Amino acid sequence: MRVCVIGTGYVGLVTGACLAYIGHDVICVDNNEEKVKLMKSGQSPIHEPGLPEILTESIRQGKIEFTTDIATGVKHGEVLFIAVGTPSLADGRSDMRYVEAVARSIGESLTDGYRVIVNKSTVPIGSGDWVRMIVLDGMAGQSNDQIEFDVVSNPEFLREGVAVYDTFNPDRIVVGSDSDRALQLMQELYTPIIDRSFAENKTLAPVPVVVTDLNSAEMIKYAANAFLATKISFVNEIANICDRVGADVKEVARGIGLDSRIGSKFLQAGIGWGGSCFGKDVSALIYTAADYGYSTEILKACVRVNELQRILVVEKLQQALKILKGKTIGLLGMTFKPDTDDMRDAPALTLIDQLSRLGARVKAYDPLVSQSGLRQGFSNVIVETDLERLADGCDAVVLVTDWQEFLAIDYAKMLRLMHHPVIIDARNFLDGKALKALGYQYIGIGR
Ligand SMILES: NC(=O)C1=CN([C@@H]2O[C@H](COP(=O)(O)OP(=O)(O)OC[C@H]3O[C@@H](n4cnc5c(N)ncnc54)[C@H](O)[C@@H]3O)[C@@H](O)[C@H]2O)C=CC1
Ligand SMILES: O=C(O)[C@H]1O[C@H](OP(=O)(O)OP(=O)(O)OC[C@H]2O[C@@H](n3ccc(=O)[nH]c3=O)[C@H](O)[C@@H]2O)[C@H](O)[C@@H](O)[C@@H]1O
Repeated sequence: MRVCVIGTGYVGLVTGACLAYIGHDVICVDNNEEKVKLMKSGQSPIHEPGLPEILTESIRQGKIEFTTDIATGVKHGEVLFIAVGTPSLADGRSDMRYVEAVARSIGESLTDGYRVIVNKSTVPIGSGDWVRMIVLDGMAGQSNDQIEFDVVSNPEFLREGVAVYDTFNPDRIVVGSDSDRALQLMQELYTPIIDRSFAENKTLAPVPVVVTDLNSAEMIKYAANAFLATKISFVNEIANICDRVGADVKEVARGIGLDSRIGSKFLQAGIGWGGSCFGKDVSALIYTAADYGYSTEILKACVRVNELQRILVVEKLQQALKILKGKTIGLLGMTFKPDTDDMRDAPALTLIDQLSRLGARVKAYDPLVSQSGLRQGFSNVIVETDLERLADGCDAVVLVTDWQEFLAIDYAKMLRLMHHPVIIDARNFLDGKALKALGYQYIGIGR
């Protein structure tokens, strides 16, 4: 099928590349010329494992093209994906200006024939109908009754760092629409994924497709992210009680996670959730509910617990070192999670702010950020290029991101370079016993 994806960020580019890889003819549109130039040369502007390979292969097969011209993409696609950002405004609402601009341009560019306009961006409930209105607005002046379209909600559930895997192996596909014609095309589009032709395990049952109305599809996306964020805040609250009563939250998570009603995923206590979506989506849902006069007590607590969890790490440093003014703190990891270059709402940024406000000198090392052009872009932190430079003279080291390679650090050597032997494991990721045996004062979260 002919597909156009508008917005080539973490979602748009992965979606476009994966759809091309499974055989569709894809044009990706972005208004960032630099990005388009890079992608045309076969390079990915984001770090996502597996993406360069499928991108290269899809380009080689002539299945994917890139342009800044939305009209070219709209003319080409039977299915038009909107995958631009919907960041938070200062009050917590979603900033819909990018979706609006794209919907209007789609309206202006539509040519004869039938199109399915798919909202893949995470958008407030009711946006499907609003997008339809903006597209019609964009079409104003065109008196062409050969143009037909439907708007569909097809929220995305991929995780950064495993986005390609998630796209080929989704837990479910959600499609919201009241048009059988649109649903039929969506089913056709996703058939190779639904029937697991590209899955890691091809013997699994077909991917469940949840066909529903527009509003429910949009709500499913918010409810999923809100639930996952709440699950993490819940386990962090349990960790804080564990800290006080002398229990180990890792043991507790293991014990409750084996209950199939609870499940073991998203029970890793630590510095709290970050990233571009949990914070903005929970805020947007709180805001939507408030619009309807409903106060979301659980969701507000979920956000508050997460804010406190980041500060807890600073408090643990204060307990260990007392005065932080003049002390040197080294951060292991900067990105909001491993295997991504994404720094949006990364807990490390809160630590850098808080620690520098308290007069500490902050250094950081991150496997991706330290080696890329990104390292120049930060204030109040020295981004070191290797671990030895990071450890040198540190009064404490904080593990902020659970990068696999941090398990293989020579911690004995690191200790010799440090000024004080304090290590805060803000992800409960390291072997505390082994570190204590080396002479570290090891401090985890809730253990
Ligand atoms: N990042 C993630 O893991 C996930 C994100 N989402 C949702 O997907 C949406 C996109 O998120 P990301 O991919 O992270 O955003 P992003 O910020 O990485 O990418 C957005 C892209 O859209 C482009 N863009 C903006 N305005 C444009 C326009 N008028 N025409 C063409 N291109 C334009 C930007 O240049 C950028 O490349 C958001 O609504 C987000 O909530 C959903 C699931 C996962
Ligand atoms: O809407 C989105 O953008 C996406 O948001 C999350 O994906 P993502 O933010 O990429 O990453 P996660 O793996 O969910 O991690 C989010 C944050 O929670 C933290 N986390 C995760 C799991 C856990 O047990 N504990 C914990 O603190 C991570 O370190 C990270 O900071 C969801 O998992 C995706 O399904 C969703 O599509």
